[in-house]
Amino acid sequence: MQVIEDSESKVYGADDIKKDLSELINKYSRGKVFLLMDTGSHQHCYPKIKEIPEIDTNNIMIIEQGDHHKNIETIAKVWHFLSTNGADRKSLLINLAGGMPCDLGGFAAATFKRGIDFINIPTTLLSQVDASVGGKTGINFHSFKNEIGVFKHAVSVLVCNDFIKTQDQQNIFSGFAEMIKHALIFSEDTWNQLKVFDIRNTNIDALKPLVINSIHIKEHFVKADPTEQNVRKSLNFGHTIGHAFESFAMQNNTPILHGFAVAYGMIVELYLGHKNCGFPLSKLQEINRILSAIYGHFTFSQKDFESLFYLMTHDKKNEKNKINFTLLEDIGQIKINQTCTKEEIFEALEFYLNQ
Ligand SMILES: O=C(O)C(=O)C[C@@H](O)[C@H](O)[C@H](O)COP(=O)(O)O
Repeated sequence: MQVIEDSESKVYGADDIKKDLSELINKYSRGKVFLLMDTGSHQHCYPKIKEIPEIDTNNIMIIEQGDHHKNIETIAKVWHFLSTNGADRKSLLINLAGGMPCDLGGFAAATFKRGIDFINIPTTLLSQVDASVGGKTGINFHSFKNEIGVFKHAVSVLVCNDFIKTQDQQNIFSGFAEMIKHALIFSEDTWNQLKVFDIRNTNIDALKPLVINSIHIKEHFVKADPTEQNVRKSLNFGHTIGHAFESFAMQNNTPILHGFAVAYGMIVELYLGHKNCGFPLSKLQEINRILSAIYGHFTFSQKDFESLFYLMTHDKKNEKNKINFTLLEDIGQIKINQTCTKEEIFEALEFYLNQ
């Protein structure tokens, strides 16, 4: 395996997933080893690591798939499992999973007996480029995204390209949205490279160097500001609106994938960037065209503006009752801590509706 990043979590690219995982377990385990999966990763990814002698099958827990299970009930089940299966402070939890179980499993590990070590093996594109690295762990609460959580880094992250091949196209698109976000906040060059990549007709192996680059971009911001006091807020571009869309869809029992919500959120926030920070209109139109071709259009109407605004009032970046955005002046030129009025937000939502 090769080292991709050496920061708070050591991020490796797998050559031989079984061998590399055994090696990592031997390196990091100081006691019992537990494995957490969701029903999807259990079905599609577990067969690739099955029968590793370091993992006792009695210590395997499977949770339901989907962000609507990223809640207090599921985490209580994980704590209960660890507690009744003899986990102690030296135990190691392995999250073989996409974004939701990485966040939830990381939070379970961070809180169980005040913290045990965990390894993330991200099995989706989204979790490889985003959720598995950076130490944000948590669960949703009362429809608010990641309302409860802590920062705690995985001791290690093992990225394996083969897992992405088990994903359907919608999930690939979802992860690709976070890669687009990374490109837009990082540099014109990265965006120019990504915008010509045909994700609808792609060969997953061709994605590999872009995935590695995306992890480097994420870590660049995380290293500079691990607990999101300032520049890490850049990684939240698209999320103030995106999380509101995602929660709104979940409340209406029409859930959408996280990356889709972020893609829609980026369009609205680019408009806010255009109005408030001078983001060029021609670039906004180009990005809108590219994103809409991949992600389609989010369905809501003017009568939903108030509900969406209410959801934004719980964004974690907010201060003093002001909705806080990360906006762009241009590609790669970030403006953090941009507050926008309700009227400006409604105008941006109106702009989106008219697309
Ligand atoms: O790592 C970060 O920092 C991010 O903001 C990355 C986001 O893409 C990610 O979805 C994150 O979980 C959102 O965090 P939140 O703090 O807005 O809940």
